[in-house]
Amino acid sequence: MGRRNRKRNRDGTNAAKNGSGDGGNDGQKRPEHYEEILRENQGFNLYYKTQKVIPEDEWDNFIKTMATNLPVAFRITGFRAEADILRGIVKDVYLKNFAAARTDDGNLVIPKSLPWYPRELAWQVNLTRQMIRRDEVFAKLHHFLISETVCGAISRQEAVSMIPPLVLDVQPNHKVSRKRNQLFSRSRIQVSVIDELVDSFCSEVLDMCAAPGSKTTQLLEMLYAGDDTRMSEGMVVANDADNKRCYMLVTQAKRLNSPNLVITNHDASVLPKMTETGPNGEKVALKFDRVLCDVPCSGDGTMRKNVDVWKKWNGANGNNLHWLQFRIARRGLELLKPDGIMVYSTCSLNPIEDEAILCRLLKEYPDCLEIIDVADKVPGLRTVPGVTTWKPMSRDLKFYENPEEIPEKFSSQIRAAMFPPSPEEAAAFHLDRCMRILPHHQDTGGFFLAAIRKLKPLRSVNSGPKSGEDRSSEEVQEKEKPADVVADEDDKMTPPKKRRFFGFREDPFIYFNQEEPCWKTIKDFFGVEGLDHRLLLSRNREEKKKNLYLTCAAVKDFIDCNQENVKVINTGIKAFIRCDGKNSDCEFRLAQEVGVNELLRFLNKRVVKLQREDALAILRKHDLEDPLQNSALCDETQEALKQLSTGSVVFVYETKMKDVEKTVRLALVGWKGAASVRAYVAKSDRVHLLRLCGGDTSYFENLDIEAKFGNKSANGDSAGNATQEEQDALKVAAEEIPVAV
Ligand SMILES: C[S@@+](CC[C@H](N)C(=O)[O-])C[C@H]1O[C@@H](n2cnc3c(N)ncnc32)[C@H](O)[C@@H]1O
Repeated sequence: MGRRNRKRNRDGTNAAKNGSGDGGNDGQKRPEHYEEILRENQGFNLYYKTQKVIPEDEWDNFIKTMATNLPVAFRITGFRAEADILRGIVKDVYLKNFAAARTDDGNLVIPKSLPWYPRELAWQVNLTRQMIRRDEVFAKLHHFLISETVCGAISRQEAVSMIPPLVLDVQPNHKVSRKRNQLFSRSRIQVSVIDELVDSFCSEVLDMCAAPGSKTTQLLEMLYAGDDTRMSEGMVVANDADNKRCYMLVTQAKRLNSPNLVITNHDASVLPKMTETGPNGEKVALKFDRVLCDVPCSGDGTMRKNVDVWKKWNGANGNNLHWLQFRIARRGLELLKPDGIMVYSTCSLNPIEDEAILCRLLKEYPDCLEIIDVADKVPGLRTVPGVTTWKPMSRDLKFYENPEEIPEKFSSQIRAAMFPPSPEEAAAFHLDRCMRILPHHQDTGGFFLAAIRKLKPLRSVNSGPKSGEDRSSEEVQEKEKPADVVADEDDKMTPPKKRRFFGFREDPFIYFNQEEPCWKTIKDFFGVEGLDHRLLLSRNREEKKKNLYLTCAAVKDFIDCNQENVKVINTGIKAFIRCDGKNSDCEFRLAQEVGVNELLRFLNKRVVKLQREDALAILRKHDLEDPLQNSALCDETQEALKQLSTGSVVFVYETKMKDVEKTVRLALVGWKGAASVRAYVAKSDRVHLLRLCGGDTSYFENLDIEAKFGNKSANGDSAGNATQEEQDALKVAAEEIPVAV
């Protein structure tokens, strides 16, 4: 999909140079001397001792912890009913057998669930990444984590990285107060299912600097709020300036199976003006209910994992990023709805990248913004409050008390706006509501975050009302003029509307306007009811559609309104795959990798209920060349299959699992042949489903472990015929591409 022209990868940004804060080495090999890098930097010590962001009596503990490797942390992805089962497996199978195991330092290995993360879904084990990769004792856990990460059931994510989405408090229904018919005309879709859905689920969230996307997945999960029995109508727009890193987002998105995600590729500080369909079918400015502003930063909170930051750290890094961070945050606030919340976060402990940005925003937009206290969203998390004083430092390790002291040669690097607020300002700004997480408090990385509520449309003290009227230009735009012709204060940095996009050239996103001929066949074959065909899109203009993708109505409206001026990289879950040449009445089959769970609720035909033994038998039969004969299945299943013509089917196994209150429904896409059946599931999904059914996964695990520790698997392929997508995901999972912070 999409014509990839790597040579033309010019997206007009210098994102990579800006420091992604997550190590930013984009999957390149770590330096050979990675382990030998000296974990010491005198400039760092001087800087942070002076800033006093670490309580003086804790310094020794802090610096000692910073020099140690980071423990392993992971999160069970939360909106699937399966999460509860997987949590049980994590606890009872994979984290139980460490009773006598010890770390390199001789400490006992103790897994613990993160107390501030809901439902015991996030875990930290005091094994380092190095130990878990090296030692066969831990290989089982390692391979479990990798295979579940590949299929999207687990997210390898630093503990501190899980915090911003929690405090952003994304709800499925921020827009519930809007009138039902307004939402109708907005999505321009008026069928019964959408009618019901948009009424109760509609929130729009922007993730400004999203790659590789672990926080994006959390935001998407929160749109469902634990209810996976219906399609969420919310939308997350996940953006990143780095074109290559946007494709890491695509990989993440595929694993999450969400029709609610759009991936865009822009410099977030000049994100274009976006529109949506208003109550009367007109275009209005799109403003978001929630914005996550997880900016590129110097990343000195990640030194326990990205050891090379020790070497690269210098006093100028933070100063150089301040202006970009400020502009990204300001654009985020411009795109936020009044009363909406934006979380600003960095994995840097540096006040110049942290409190100084918030001060600058609060100074520029007095009365429009408020830092809010969000400690109650993460009960049990230990944080220290934001600081109110700090001293900018130049590269040559000199500190400055006020802007007048800055020598000419550093005047472009250290700006007046980087200095701390006056005591009066500090009190009014509530910087104490900012949260800093210190590594030695909970054996984590370092992190900073603050939640800002937008009280009213932004009006800068620097521009002021132009003609004396007491209204912001943002209000003028929203009330009086069509959004697409006005450049107002909020949008003053918006580049011209007509855009020439660089980077990979994506195929277009073409929604079905009318009932396409292929849709009629699909509808009849699968007995589809209640799914509006206008939510389906294809990526080719030809009459003969290839794969069909499904999005929610909010995403459709976003694409319809913005495809011309926003560079969209990806959206939609693969729902139906063309399978010409197969002996079937329908030229499309269902797609397991993303669509089946979303689609199942609409299907009235081709769904075959399985007994556990049948489910296990089908899943174990991993060799597609040698399908399972129908005769191996129970009589009831054989009878159900007899009623069906050859072609795509969904096998469903419903069960009540131990410790899980509700019935869990596991679905796998398959093919019904003349006398046999097969499952069309990727290896990672197969292992995941086997695990959930309580089946034996050792065959697949042994393949991985043997490959890892020397004995190549039978086919010499440790990924066990992994698809390209699986291999990409595997890289993220195995942290060849660094895990997000
Ligand atoms: C700290 S990382 C984000 C991690 C991400 N939120 C997650 O949880 O996986 C910062 C990201 O900002 C991106 N970036 C750098 N400059 C940017 C800009 N001007 N606009 C948007 N994104 C930018 C980098 O490519 C990088 O992916």
